[in-house]
Amino acid sequence: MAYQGSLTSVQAWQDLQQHHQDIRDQHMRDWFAKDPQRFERFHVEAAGLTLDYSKNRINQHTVQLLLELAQQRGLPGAIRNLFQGEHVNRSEDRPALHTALRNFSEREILVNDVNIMPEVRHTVHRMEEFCWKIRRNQWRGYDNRPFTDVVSIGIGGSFLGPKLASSALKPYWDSGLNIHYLANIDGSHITEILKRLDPATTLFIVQSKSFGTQETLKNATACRRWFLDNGGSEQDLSRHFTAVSANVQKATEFGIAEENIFPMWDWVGGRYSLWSAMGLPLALAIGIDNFRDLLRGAYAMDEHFRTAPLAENMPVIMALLGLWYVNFFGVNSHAILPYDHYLRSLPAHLQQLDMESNGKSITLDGNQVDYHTGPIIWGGVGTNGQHAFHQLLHQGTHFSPCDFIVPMCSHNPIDNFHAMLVSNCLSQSQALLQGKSEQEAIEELIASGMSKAEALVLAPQKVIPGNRPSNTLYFPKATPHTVGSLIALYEHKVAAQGMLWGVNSFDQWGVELGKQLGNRVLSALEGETIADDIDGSTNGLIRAFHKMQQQL
Ligand SMILES: O=P(O)(O)OC[C@H]1O[C@](O)(CO)[C@@H](O)[C@@H]1O
Repeated sequence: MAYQGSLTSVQAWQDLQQHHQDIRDQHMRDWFAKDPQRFERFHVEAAGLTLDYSKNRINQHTVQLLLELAQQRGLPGAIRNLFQGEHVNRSEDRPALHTALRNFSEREILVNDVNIMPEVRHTVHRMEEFCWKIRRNQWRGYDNRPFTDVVSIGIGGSFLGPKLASSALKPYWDSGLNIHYLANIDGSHITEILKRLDPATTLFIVQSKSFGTQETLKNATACRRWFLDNGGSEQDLSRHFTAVSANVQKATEFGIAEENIFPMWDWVGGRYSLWSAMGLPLALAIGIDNFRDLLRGAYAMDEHFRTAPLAENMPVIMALLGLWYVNFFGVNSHAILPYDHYLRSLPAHLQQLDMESNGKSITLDGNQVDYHTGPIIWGGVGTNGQHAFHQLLHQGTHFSPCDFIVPMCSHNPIDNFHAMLVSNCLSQSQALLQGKSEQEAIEELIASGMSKAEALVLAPQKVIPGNRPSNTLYFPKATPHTVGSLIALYEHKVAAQGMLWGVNSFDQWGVELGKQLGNRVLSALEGETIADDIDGSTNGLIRAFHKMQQQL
């Protein structure tokens, strides 16, 4: 049974504390020197991906203890509960069944005793029809020209996943449609998008599970105004505006024709939206067959996570390694480093996935945790990051475990670009592992012509501690299938960590508070008077807004 008792009272936790004392001063460089089989020992394959986790501060005993921790925390049962549709999102009394959206098996999935699979499949079928009509120019704009542009209006999970997959799969865009993502409530963003578009050839998809999100509704309203002010008529709206939402009533009240609304369900969390009809902008760009391949990749990872023994289970291994650093090394961040231009949006998506899921400090039993939970997720595309923040990774006082993510083949194999890109990726993780000793620095300086005395002074600046952990995730190419399995891998890693930490990875009450306070501050910004119920700092900033607005 999962989630029973405190994590820190589990026997394996105590054993890991002792084990951490035993190995924390050992250097991975020595382990590699002694054990040429380390890569063989510490790598795992699943769903078209390979994870090399040999460059971690672990030995076989560490792995054994981490696996014991997983067993003692009831991880296998918690994974079963997730897939079986238990109400794992307890604070909202819901299951988290994004896996149903990519369930290619014959298994029924029940919500309130009803099999949801027919509705899921029917929705994909509707998406297929819709994509066919738009991509084959059967459904056109109001002056009968084919659509050239699609504007997806949505934020958070209704934006980040579809945006990531769209840029990750750019080589598969074959419809000639331009896809734009409008998320932020910022007059500059909407202006920059709309100024390039022709209303007669633009299709809008309003993506909001709740149809109540301030940014999305404001942007959607502004897009509708722009459409009407620039040649479109009220009668044309239904040709140009579609929606994906669980709130059909609000979407129809907004003016979207009911037949143009694709469903979303409360058993799909916002950050898992990509797999639902929220993936429509992506499907329009790459076609439904490629979209189905993306789902199949995710399904392959689901099946792996659901059935593989813990010791060979890629998401579980990644979850345990993350926990090892957060809870025993006191690490509070984790870097995501894709070495692929097309995967440049991955860090932003994983920030939401991980930090909105496991940025929690109360357990499912309602107790304050006495250990740390989700780390700060950050990162950026290689090699750009090497010329920016990697310095801190190598020599800073903090250490941040890194995930290097790299396709071994490029969609654009020009010259030796890809070998250079991959060599940078591999040598960065190598440098993090081995570092540079003072002796090596001295010898290097002397070899460059420096005197011994000078070398002794300069060498300490050049010492790189090394022993900094990283994973390398690789695959042949960023195809719909591998991108699907990659995203699902992280979803399951995060879920497994939440299960181990005993938190609810599927709610986000902190975000809700920001939304509530945002409304109060907005009325103060738009009003004349100072609000007594707002703190002094915020009031000072509100006064500054009023003053500067008047000066313009
Ligand atoms: O799809 P909606 O309801 O507009 O919500 C957008 C996003 O807001 C959140 O609730 C909070 O950021 C996310 O979980 C969700 O993806």
